[in-house]
Amino acid sequence: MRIVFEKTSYTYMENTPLEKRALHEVSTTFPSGEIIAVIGRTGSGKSTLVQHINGLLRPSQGKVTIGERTVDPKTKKKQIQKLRENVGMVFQYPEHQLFEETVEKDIIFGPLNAGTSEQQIKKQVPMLIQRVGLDESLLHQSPFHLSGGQMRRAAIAGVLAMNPQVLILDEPTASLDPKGKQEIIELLKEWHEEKRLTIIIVTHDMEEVADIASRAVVMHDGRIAMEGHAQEIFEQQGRLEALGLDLPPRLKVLSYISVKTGVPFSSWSLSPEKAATEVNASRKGNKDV
Ligand SMILES: Nc1ncnc2c1ncn2[C@@H]1O[C@H](COP(=O)(O)OP(=O)(O)OP(=O)(O)O)[C@@H](O)[C@H]1O
Repeated sequence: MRIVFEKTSYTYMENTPLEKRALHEVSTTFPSGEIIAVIGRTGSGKSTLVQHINGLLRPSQGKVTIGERTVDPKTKKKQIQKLRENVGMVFQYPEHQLFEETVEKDIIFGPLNAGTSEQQIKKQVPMLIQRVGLDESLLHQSPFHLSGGQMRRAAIAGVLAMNPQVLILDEPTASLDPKGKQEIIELLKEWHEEKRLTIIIVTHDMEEVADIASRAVVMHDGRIAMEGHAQEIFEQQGRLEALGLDLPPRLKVLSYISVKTGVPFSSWSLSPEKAATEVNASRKGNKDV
């Protein structure tokens, strides 16, 4: 599903002394079927931007089109409910979206609500919890007795149960250990490969961007400061740094070697394996590295 923002502005607490404009006439397109990373410093408007895609926020001005559906300042609740059947969101704090008595009930809540039979959706639960890496023994526990990482996995399972065409994840790997991070990234990559859905990830983790995203959008002060293929964004190290961001460590190493040797990298490689090959190639070109 393609997502188009057209002059989308959003103001929190409009017409109050605490009014805060968080988006300024944002216009951009997220192509269908891509994995898009939304990056930027804290407070730059990332969460505000993505919350428009599932109608959690409606623009104060302008509009957002998600596939065939449009969200504008006048969009009704009923239309937003319909939109959410296709657009799943995993929140920054997963405890905000878990509310049932048991993990299983939480996972099946969305599809049940959308009209799927309990029998049908329950058949999917073992596959879902296996995919997100949760133990089956947790299914009948309260979601509030889970660890932070387990809660996030349960929240992801509940959203995947809806089989959404657009999946939004706000900081999906924050507070996970390195192995947990890698597992979530691999799950998302595999799900994307199978379903070809559009995935939007808000993240501070530049390694994660390099690992998974095909496109990146850099937010700054409620506006889009940079956008394009992730590789093109990483090629502009100076601009990223001016926006308070940095290259992922492995690309910083490549950048350093490139400057030291004067050997340009014909194209920047985002996978560690390719990066290692490029470092080796540059070492052959210059024995001083
Ligand atoms: N509920 C709210 N009420 C008032 N202002 C808000 C609210 N939520 C966010 N803001 C403000 O809107 C701006 C954008 O916030 P937003 O949460 O979208 O940023 P972000 O880039 O996602 O930040 P972070 O990386 O810290 O999560 C910030 O200045 C923030 O203080």
